[in-house]
Amino acid sequence: MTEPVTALGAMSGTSLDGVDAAVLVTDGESIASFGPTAYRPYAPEERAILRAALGRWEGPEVEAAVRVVEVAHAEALGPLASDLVGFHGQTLAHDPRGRGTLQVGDGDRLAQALGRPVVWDFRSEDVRQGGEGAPLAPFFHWALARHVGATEPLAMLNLGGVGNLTWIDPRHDRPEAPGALLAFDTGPANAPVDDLLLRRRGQPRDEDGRLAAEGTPWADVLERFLAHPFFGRPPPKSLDRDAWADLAAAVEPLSDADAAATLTACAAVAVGQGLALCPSPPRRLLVTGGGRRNPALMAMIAARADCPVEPVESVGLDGDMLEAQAFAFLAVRVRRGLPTSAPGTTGVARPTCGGRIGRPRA
Ligand SMILES: Nc1ncnc2c1ncn2[C@@H]1O[C@H](COP(=O)(O)OP(=O)(O)OP(=O)(O)O)[C@@H](O)[C@H]1O
Ligand SMILES: CC(=O)N[C@H]1[C@@H]2OC[C@@H](O2)[C@@H](O)[C@@H]1O[C@H](C)C(=O)O
Repeated sequence: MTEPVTALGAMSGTSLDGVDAAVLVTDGESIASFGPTAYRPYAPEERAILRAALGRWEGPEVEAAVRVVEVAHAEALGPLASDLVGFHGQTLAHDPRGRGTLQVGDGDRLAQALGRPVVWDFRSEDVRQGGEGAPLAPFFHWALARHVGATEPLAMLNLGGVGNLTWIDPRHDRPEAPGALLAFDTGPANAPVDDLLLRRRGQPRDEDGRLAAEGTPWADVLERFLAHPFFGRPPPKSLDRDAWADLAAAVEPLSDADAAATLTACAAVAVGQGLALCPSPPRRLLVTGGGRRNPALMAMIAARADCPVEPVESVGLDGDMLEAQAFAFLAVRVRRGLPTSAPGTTGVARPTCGGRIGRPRA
């Protein structure tokens, strides 16, 4: 192992719930140890500002979102000591084959506020090189698989606002090695259900999947959902949070419970489609992200998988902080000039090192 450094990663995900922050001691290849974590939720009015900026590339809504993101990150990260910071920012819009990908705030300003180097803008270079710019956690998934001693192919599934799946062959000693990783977004995960609960009941989510468990998924909506061209595309592939805006209209006539059950089933069938794309059947499916706390969703996924489906806690990992740890890991890789994506993870032409480094002025 090269000399490890103490890196602090921060993720503000598509669920718009808050900022996750986590310390990781790593050389960017293997994991020496996991450090302290913090969570800074967005207040309802901050969440509304972020929501209003979704899908926008510029303008006053975006400027307001930038301020919210920078303030929340300075508060979340300030108390956690580190040698450097990996700052993902908040994705507002993602259209890699069109306008690009937009994560706000500004890492140079955050470096100034924190007095530490900040690695940021992780996705743009990958997009410039022809990649999807997402998902980026897969290189970290590879390191985790090796850290927990996996010896056979396995898969990791993140259930955030959007879902993403990584198939990992841990026998490869570099994540960019051809055949080590295949990764892609599966489809919408929690975002459509969160949006439904907010619209109909003023609640941020379907707590423990209780509403979905009371309802029945509507087969015709699922059928139309699966007819979306996204499912015909070969991996790697990625999604914008609101790529499935018409799902909301499709469940509008349904009862609250049936609508929640149907949207939850959409997330699960999308994962099922994803599992079928893996180069070989994974021995186990380790689930991270908030959706692993939703028993209705987990049961629907387990029904579509040919292997055990377990939260990452079953191998001693922290499913709330895994993405924040990923950006700590990637920050160290950027500082060392190591690749952060590869043809198998984003479809980029060749292994690519993304990210810029903001440094505090003396
Ligand atoms: N107890 C629970 N019951 C049901 N759903 C839950 C529960 N806890 C978390 N969730 C879901 O998980 C979501 C948050 O997940 P997470 O923090 O992994 O998303 P994110 O990181 O913002 O998204 P992404 O990975 O797409 O960027 C919530 O919005 C909610 O839908
Ligand atoms: C463009 C963007 O922000 N994508 C997110 C989103 O949330 C989940 C999924 O879609 C994944 O592609 C990605 O996040 C994780 C952290 C990633 O890059 O691996």
